[in-house]
Amino acid sequence: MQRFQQYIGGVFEDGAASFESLDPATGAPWAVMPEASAQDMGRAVDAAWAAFRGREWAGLTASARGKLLHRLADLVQAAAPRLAALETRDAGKIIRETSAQIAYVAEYYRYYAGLADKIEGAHLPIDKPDMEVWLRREPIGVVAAIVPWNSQLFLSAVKLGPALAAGCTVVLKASEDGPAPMLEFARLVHEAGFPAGVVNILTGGPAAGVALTTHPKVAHIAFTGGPETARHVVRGSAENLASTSLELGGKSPFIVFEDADLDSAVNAQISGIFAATGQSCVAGSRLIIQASIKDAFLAKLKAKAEAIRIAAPDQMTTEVGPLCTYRQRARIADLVAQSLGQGAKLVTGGVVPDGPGFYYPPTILDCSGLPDAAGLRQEFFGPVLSVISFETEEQALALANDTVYGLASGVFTRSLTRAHRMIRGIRAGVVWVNTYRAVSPIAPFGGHGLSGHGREGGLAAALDYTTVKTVWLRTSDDPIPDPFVMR
Ligand SMILES: NC(=O)C1=CN([C@@H]2O[C@H](COP(=O)(O)OP(=O)(O)OC[C@H]3O[C@@H](n4cnc5c(N)ncnc54)[C@H](O)[C@@H]3O)[C@@H](O)[C@H]2O)C=CC1
Ligand SMILES: CN(C=O)/C=C(\CC(=O)O)C(=O)O
Repeated sequence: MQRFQQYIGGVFEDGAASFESLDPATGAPWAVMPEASAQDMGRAVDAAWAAFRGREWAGLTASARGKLLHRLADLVQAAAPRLAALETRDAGKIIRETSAQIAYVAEYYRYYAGLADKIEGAHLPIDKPDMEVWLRREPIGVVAAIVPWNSQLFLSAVKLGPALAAGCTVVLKASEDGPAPMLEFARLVHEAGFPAGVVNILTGGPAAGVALTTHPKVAHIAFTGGPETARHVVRGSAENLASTSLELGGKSPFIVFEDADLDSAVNAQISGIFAATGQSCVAGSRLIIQASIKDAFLAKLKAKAEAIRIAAPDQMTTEVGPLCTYRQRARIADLVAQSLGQGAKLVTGGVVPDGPGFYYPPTILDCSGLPDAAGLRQEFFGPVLSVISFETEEQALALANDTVYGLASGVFTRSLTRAHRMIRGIRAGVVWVNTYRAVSPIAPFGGHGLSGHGREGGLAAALDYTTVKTVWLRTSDDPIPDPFVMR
């Protein structure tokens, strides 16, 4: 079995303990991962803290940090096929997507490389004649970055890129499910020449996460995962009073009006819910469809869903692979059964296949007339689409916003005016119009409500990793007047 190591203070080492990682395509163990103990996490934070204050990193200009990030981007691009193969093997995500997504991850590092020396302070037109006052944007300190199993390289790039550009140091906890690509990525960080301790990469479960997020030297926690875990993270941050950015789940509405290009909308819906085997935070998992086109749309969707090639994730022709874990498949099967028990109708799928691996078929549940069915309320994080119909635009908007989440949304219509009304009305961090699941380092991403707070990607994300220092400089040579009065 292949063995992986954790990366602390510029050194690769075995963890305090280890665990076996399962290949989701077969269910069999294929690699041994280092499991970080609370003590390992403590050492990693200490290394990050020392690096944060050390001359080798703190003494670099912002442009020099940008050059290191550029080097990392080049290395990620060159290693993309190797990293993609590892992510596919360890997390089960299809190679067709990991190859494309990881090559694009390099663009996130490039974007933040370019941004490093554009994070500016400000000069204030202060209301006192003998003072110069300006703001310095300084790195916030040690960042705890925590990612879930899906798209670990992507979800860590949106944290590491801005954190390093801003001058922070990072301890990244990869998910205990599918950590191989992150541990391999540590070798690229090392090769790029980041000073020891600037980036530390470990893996482990909740205990490791708690040790990291409660550590007194952590200043900011950048978390992606489920809302329940986020609550633990926020409670943990009561210990160190670290700031948080939370990218959580979703139950994103995918709204199709009768005037839409239906074939295009069908394709977008397929990509919105069945790509990545539905393990996407932005999955368009609630199809909100105008009643007049429901039957025609569902007929097209069903035909396409049933034609999807379900096979081993390392084949380029595969369209839907296994789920990442057995646990995840069991959860999805339970939620489907619960929805059917509540009266939802099975349009297609819904049967756990025999055989090895954690496969689950593309599934469509018609939940029309059942607004409280599990299918419309709970995030499945798998290839299950729940459908509900509407008559009027007002109803479509009300259904779209009838959720505790607020991450992404899609609107399909040829009417420009209606598109604008929907854009204004939908409560979500992202609205895609006549497209779905498009991302870019230039475009901020994040949610409302139980989908979290803070934004990743874009210029503003880098500011989350900075703190403002206000500097007052007195320009008068006269002695300070009356010491008992505020200046
Ligand atoms: N908004 C976004 O950008 C994305 C959100 N997600 C969300 O992630 C979830 C699926 O991923 P899971 O791995 O099941 O999420 P999860 O919340 O169970 O785990 C996420 C990470 O948190 C760690 N963790 C667990 N307990 C912890 C604790 N007490 N303190 C600190 N860290 C802890 C885990 O080890 C893992 O690394 C879904 O809800 C999904 O919507 C996934 C991808 C993107
Ligand atoms: C988070 N995201 C966009 O910024 C979209 C993703 C990543 C993810 O869910 O892990 C996706 O659709 O795969």
